[in-house]
Amino acid sequence: MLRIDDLSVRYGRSVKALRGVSFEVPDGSVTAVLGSNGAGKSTLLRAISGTLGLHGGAVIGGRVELDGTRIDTMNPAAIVRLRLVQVPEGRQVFARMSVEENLRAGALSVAPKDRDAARERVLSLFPILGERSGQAAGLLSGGEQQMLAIGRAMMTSPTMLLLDEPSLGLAPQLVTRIGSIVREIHAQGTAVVLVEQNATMALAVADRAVVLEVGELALEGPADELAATEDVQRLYLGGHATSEADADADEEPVRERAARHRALGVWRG
Ligand SMILES: Nc1ncnc2c1ncn2[C@@H]1O[C@H](COP(=O)(O)OP(=O)(O)OP(=O)(O)O)[C@@H](O)[C@H]1O
Repeated sequence: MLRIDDLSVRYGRSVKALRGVSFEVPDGSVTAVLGSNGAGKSTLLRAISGTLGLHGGAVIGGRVELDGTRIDTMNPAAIVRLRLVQVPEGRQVFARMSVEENLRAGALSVAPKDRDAARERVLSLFPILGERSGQAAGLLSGGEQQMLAIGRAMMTSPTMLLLDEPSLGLAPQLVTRIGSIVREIHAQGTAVVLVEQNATMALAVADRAVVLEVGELALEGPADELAATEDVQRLYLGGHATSEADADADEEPVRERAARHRALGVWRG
């Protein structure tokens, strides 16, 4: 269980990016984090993964706990050893290294005897990475690079994975694929915190969701309940509170949304 308790974060002297944020991520759940640009979503993930300092930020109040252990005072490597791993925004693969070398780099903190099994698990999740193992990572497509970034993080067999905008800039079909991958990762027993601009995908795969607004927690609850609220519909799903009648009516955003949810196999409308 991950517990965010009254967390406040600042960059430099002036920018207060998070203010008094509290919520919990239960073991084995998928929690979506929604919010507009600049709401503090990436900051939240950095505070959890211990990487705030790399960006000139610091926790100035509250705490983050993983299974009762305070982690906001730990360095990123110690947090990875607790099997909590972040995939940062922007598919940060090692472009000149091969796919195989990228995966091996992800396993540096893994005991050598466990590396082959981790690699097999990752390749069964992403068969394309096996097919491209000798290719330079920088020559992969955007979607493949995102899979490599997630695959590299999965080499540590994390119990909790933090994903920052994995669908950013990807074609709709690939966004659907990323949604399925999150489900598969979850089904294998890894909890996921999913930051997404694509609220439709995120709410479709998540069981819980939080909404950040200008650094504060605005909403929290079961993903399907949040998806049905007027505010989330209007601000993040491009429509209004849905019903069968809406889906049948001439409401393009609602119809598109229904189609995307169906594609993910989770339409609840
Ligand atoms: N390295 C940094 N130095 C200074 N300010 C920062 C830094 N990173 C983020 N901020 C500021 O902190 C606030 C929260 O930014 P953050 O990137 O966490 O938001 P976000 O919700 O992830 O936005 P986006 O969806 O655009 O990535 C913003 O005001 C942003 O300008």
